[in-house]
Amino acid sequence: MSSAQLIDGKSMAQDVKRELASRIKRLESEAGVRPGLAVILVGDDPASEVYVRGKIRDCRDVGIRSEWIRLPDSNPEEDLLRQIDRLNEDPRFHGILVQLPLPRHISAERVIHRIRPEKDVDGFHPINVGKMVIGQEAFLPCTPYGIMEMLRRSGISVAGKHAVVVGRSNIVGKPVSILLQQADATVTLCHSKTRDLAAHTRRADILVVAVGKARVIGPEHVKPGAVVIDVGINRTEEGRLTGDVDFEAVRSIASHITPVPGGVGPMTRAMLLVNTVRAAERTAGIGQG
Ligand SMILES: Nc1nc(=O)c2c([nH]1)NC[C@@H]1CN(c3ccc(C(=O)N[C@@H](CCC(=O)O)C(=O)O)cc3)C=[N+]21
Repeated sequence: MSSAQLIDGKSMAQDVKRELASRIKRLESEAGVRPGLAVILVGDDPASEVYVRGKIRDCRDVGIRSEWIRLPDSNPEEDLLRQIDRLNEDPRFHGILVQLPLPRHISAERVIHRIRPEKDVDGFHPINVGKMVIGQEAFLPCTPYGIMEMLRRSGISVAGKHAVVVGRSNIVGKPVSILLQQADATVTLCHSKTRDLAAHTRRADILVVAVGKARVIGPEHVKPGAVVIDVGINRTEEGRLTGDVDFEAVRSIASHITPVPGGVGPMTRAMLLVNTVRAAERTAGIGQG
């Protein structure tokens, strides 16, 4: 039985990190600038802790200064906003990331609004979202940016293809549908109210799945030879990580497929580093844009 080519996000992320090392050296030698990222974590959700620890380690690996600001779960929103104001003014930090989700008493919308768009390396600020939509240079949200980079690095052409995105979240489904469309794909965006999901997904040359539920996509949803990008991160009862796609069943149908773990997740992290270095280059007047 034939088997899809694995899109190895882990090794691609290592390539991205190697490429960043030379840009970081240039920043240092030409402008005396060391890129810096501040990460704020409110509360002590263990999953968020793991993610933030990973981001801090990534920064250290490539030579980005980082600071992990831990605030208690009970931290008032006003105080968090003041911390953001302080970081907005601190020239050592070119990027600010507030880990989501936030405790219920804090408005993610107000928090995201407060970050200066020039330091919004998550690409969540409405200014960056708006610029992205109209095709202007902007910080792209890390997961959609990572997906486009994975397609590019795999030599998968997007122009003229039919791309189907499942999931319409603000951080993945919606923005990746826009980026695919800007790369000249014909895009269908499916969501929880879509009727006959399989009828849509079976037409996909490129299928991006970002629902957050294991096995929403099985072999009956996939056209032979399709490229399948699995954004889901779910935990099985045995505690294993698994995506939204029935990997074993779909891999014999698809031409390319991303694994979970080791697919989109590592590239999401890598693109955060790219955005942070880009933010630093901008302040130093280096590079394009
Ligand atoms: N402000 C903000 N920005 C984010 O970008 C953000 C966030 N909040 N909140 C949570 C989500 C989730 N997210 C992940 C990134 C990488 C992996 C990743 O590297 N996953 C590994 C597995 C890691 C593991 O073993 O748990 C993989 O897929 O191979 C996972 C999840 C970023 N997020």
